[in-house]
Amino acid sequence: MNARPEKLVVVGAGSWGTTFAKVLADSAIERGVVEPEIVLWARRPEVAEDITARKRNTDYLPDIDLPACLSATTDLAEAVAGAGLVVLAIPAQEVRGHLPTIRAHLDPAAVVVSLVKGLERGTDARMSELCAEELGLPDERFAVVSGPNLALEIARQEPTATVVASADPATAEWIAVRTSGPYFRPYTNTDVTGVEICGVVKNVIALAVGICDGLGYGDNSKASVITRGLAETARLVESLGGQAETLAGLAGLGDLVATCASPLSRNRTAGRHLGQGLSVEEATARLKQTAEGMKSVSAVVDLARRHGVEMPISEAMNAVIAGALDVDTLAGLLLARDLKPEGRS
Ligand SMILES: NC(=O)c1ccc[n+]([C@@H]2O[C@H](COP(=O)([O-])OP(=O)(O)OC[C@H]3O[C@@H](n4cnc5c(N)ncnc54)[C@H](O)[C@@H]3O)[C@@H](O)[C@H]2O)c1
Ligand SMILES: O=P(O)(O)OC[C@H](O)CO
Repeated sequence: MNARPEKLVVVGAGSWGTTFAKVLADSAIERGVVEPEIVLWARRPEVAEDITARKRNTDYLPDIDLPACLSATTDLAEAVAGAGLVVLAIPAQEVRGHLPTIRAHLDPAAVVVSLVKGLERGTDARMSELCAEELGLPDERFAVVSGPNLALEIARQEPTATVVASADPATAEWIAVRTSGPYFRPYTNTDVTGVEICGVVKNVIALAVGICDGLGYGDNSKASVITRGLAETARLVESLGGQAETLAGLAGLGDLVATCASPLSRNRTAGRHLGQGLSVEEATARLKQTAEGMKSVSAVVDLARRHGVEMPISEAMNAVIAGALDVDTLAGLLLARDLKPEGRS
């Protein structure tokens, strides 16, 4: 096999992409790497200029100083060329459109990592499936990084753990070394499907918790939604061949709790706006950033239906986002379902 280059690239200079590039840079500095090459691809020239010239991303992470070794470009081909690690950090619906350029310039030994917590609408594809299909990437060169990872907290260097999942443990370990640092601790596993699905569905559940907030409901309601949300996530994970133990880990329960509890979560915030009576369009406009749950919920429900998996909270969220269900009738609908034993079934 070709040696894997040490240039590390993050595609997407939003809040998580920029923070993840900082994690890579701080890890390299901590490990004593001489002149680390860490590059961000930004869509907008002014964002690239801000990062390269001022070591700031004013639009997405105001007040955060970025490491001196970080640079940015708007040229995707130039960014990807010669990189050993290519990290995808753009919204799920935008990924497919960038893969041909990435494929044309991808080093034959490079690893691709997805930070994306969404499914592609229309195909219901996970990012691992998209990369396999559109990049011709073998499983051992793909990984997903997911966990309780609110970008701003990590950018502020607050201690955080995450999961690096790859079918090949050696690939996961290679990435773990390059992300491990003074405030970021990766754990590895091989359950790519489980980790991806947990990251996607928790955004849908966070919408529901946000709606509870917006309607003025307290912690009992929210804990009920979180717990039953985890149960329906588990059903989908297992039906797709993922592992039950992933649900209890950082990418499962960990991320669900962080997202549903945090005022920093865009998905929970979007739900809160809906609960307060804003329309989907108004809630989207208010956010200005990616709330993957709003975009991916139809694909989650479609995937679940195709696999015969019951996901009542996701179904209800899909109806709300489609404008077919009023938030005021949501609780009554969920509470009126047939009685059954507690558990995943
Ligand atoms: N922010 C977090 O705390 C966090 C944490 C973990 C995972 N994620 C996931 O990471 C992914 C990226 O989220 P983010 O928080 O960085 O989002 P963001 O909204 O902060 O930034 C999105 C980035 O994608 C770019 N973008 C938007 N449309 C694009 C297009 N058509 N082509 C190319 N680029 C485009 C934007 O310019 C921006 O740089 C999402 O899937 C999200 O769920 C986010
Ligand atoms: O801000 P959110 O709702 O997209 O959540 C961010 C992260 O996924 C939390 O791990």
